[in-house]
Amino acid sequence: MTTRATAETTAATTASTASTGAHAPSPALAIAAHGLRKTYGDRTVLDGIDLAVPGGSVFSLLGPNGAGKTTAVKILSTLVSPDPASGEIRVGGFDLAAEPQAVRAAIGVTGQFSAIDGLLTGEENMLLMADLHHLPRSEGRRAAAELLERFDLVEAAGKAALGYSGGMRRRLDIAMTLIGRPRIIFLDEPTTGLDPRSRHNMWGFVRELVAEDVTVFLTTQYLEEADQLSDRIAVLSDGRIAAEGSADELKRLVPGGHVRVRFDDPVAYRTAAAALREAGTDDEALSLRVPGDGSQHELRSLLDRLDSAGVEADELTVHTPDLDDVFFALTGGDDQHTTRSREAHR
Ligand SMILES: Nc1ncnc2c1ncn2[C@@H]1O[C@H](COP(=O)(O)OP(=O)(O)OP(=O)(O)O)[C@@H](O)[C@H]1O
Repeated sequence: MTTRATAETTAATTASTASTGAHAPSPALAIAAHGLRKTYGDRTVLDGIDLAVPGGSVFSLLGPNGAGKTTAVKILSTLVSPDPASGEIRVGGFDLAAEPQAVRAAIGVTGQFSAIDGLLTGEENMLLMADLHHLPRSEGRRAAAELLERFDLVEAAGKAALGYSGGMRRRLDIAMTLIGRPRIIFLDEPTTGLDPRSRHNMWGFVRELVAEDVTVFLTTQYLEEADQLSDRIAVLSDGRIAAEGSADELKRLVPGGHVRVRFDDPVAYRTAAAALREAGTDDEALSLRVPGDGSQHELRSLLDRLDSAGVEADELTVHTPDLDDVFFALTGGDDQHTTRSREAHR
């Protein structure tokens, strides 16, 4: 989970990341869905959700167990039909209903429905995939070798995939997906059950994909994962998008944010405490805790008030709530439920 330490940034750093963003999204939408609906019997899983994912960005669909994340991925990747009452859905610029083949050619899907054949070796799985994509034999061999190398599977390439660890299977799964050179890739809970090292490696692969202008649609129950990787995050709850935005935007939605103002000089500290009456005080650390969202407007006003009081802070730190706070506030989720579902995936 995101530690307080990483959530704490100086005001200057926060201002600069907020203005530049993680990636400059290309203008075209890789995925655009309007009023996406899906019901199973009398259970409404998706209740008319809108999605807009710019090309070359990472979009995370976050939600508790059973929220409908996999259903959304299955629909967008043509594996399951949306309800007829849904609005227009376009993936890779193609209409999902009218041109499903073109959509399939533009995308790659990995996740809970992996295509790996455990009886074949890693290399054989790759070559089979190359055949399915109608790559000429020599090109298929070259692409397979390249991807096996990139995903650190060269040593395991000659062994049956049945014996692979969870992390190796995920890597092989992604490598197999990439052999078709998809422009859009769906990663359904790509790191569930992986150890921290494998999870960080997987994040590295996702970042590499985005650097190559691939669009990544990610589902996850791990808030830190969404926080680390995503340009935009949508929180799915009760079949609807409860909130959408960058990780920073979402964090500003829940209370708990504050600015910590610290002084070296006790006199300056006391003067500031008198000027900022709403602030919580920490006499030992000579620091004040001023409630707020850390926005530019609030920071400017805070600095103006310190100026008027004739004091200068030695340290100014913006504390934003982390994504856990947002997730539980928006989904009304109970922690245990999510933890249980993670255990079940292991
Ligand atoms: N083929 C199906 N028939 C009936 N109900 C289904 C079907 N597929 C999914 N559901 C139901 O739809 C709901 C959403 O399932 P989905 O797998 O999309 O959730 P999820 O958010 O991906 O959950 P998880 O995090 O556990 O993977 C669940 O209640 C599930 O039981």
